[in-house]
Amino acid sequence: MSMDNFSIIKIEGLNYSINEKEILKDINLEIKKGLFYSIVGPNGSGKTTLLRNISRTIEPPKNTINIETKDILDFKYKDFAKILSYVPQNTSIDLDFTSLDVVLMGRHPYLKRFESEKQWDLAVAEKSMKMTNTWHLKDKSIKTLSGGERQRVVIARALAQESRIMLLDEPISQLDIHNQIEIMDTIRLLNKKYGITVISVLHDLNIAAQYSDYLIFLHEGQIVSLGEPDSVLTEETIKKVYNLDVLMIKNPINGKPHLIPKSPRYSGL
Ligand SMILES: Nc1ncnc2c1ncn2[C@@H]1O[C@H](COP(=O)(O)OP(=O)(O)OP(=O)(O)O)[C@@H](O)[C@H]1O
Repeated sequence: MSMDNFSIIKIEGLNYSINEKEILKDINLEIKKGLFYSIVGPNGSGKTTLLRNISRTIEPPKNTINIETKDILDFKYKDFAKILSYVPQNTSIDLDFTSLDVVLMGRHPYLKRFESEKQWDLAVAEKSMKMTNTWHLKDKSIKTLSGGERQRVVIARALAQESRIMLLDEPISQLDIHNQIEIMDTIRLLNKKYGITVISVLHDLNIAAQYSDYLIFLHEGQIVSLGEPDSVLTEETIKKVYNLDVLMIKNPINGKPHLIPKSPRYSGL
């Protein structure tokens, strides 16, 4: 195994129930360092619950999720935030913070109690905002931003954490197609240029196929398929998991798999 892609996260036998309902069933997963993973699957299949377990937003059972061979429950809160950042779904920030204030929150793991940000923290925030094309928004109230702008600011906050793993939950679900591509391009750049390991929940299978090294296909709380997009996105799997007939073609630009639904109405039949 090369040093470049050793496994950075290891999940073994993760089960997770809420009110005695099994949401995740025996999840086993190795995430390799520096790669881009997308978690896909139907509504209610457990994608968010898996991401919330990995991000420690909810507490996984002991000894089921390791990062760099250490149980994630054994990290101190601030140390964990230096390793892993999490961009939750539809972040709404109602307080009257400027965008820069919001991004500076990403520096909290590096500050001592009652300490305020130093020049270095401001420099990191500025760099993060420039990378996500939000620096021009720094003095604007987060409340007044459009969905796409706010999403980029929230990603900048995660970047300011300078973590080597970034989790994102449906980062493009509310964006127009231009912003979808811009955000996905940004995440991909962070992944490829800076080596940040990315795990993102995505609903759009075609987008997931274009950007991801690996897809993790969840269905009813279990991983039904995991691998490169070509091997995971098959007409059979889509039929089984989504109960939808699709035609798989190759994207003419890059040869990645691209699916077209075959419902009679969609096909104009
Ligand atoms: N706090 C909770 N209380 C009760 N049930 C929950 C809770 N959180 C999740 N669930 C249930 O767990 C299942 C999986 O939810 P989860 O949000 O992980 O799915 P998902 O794949 O992210 O769905 P979506 O694509 O709709 O966002 C669903 O049936 C959901 O109703």
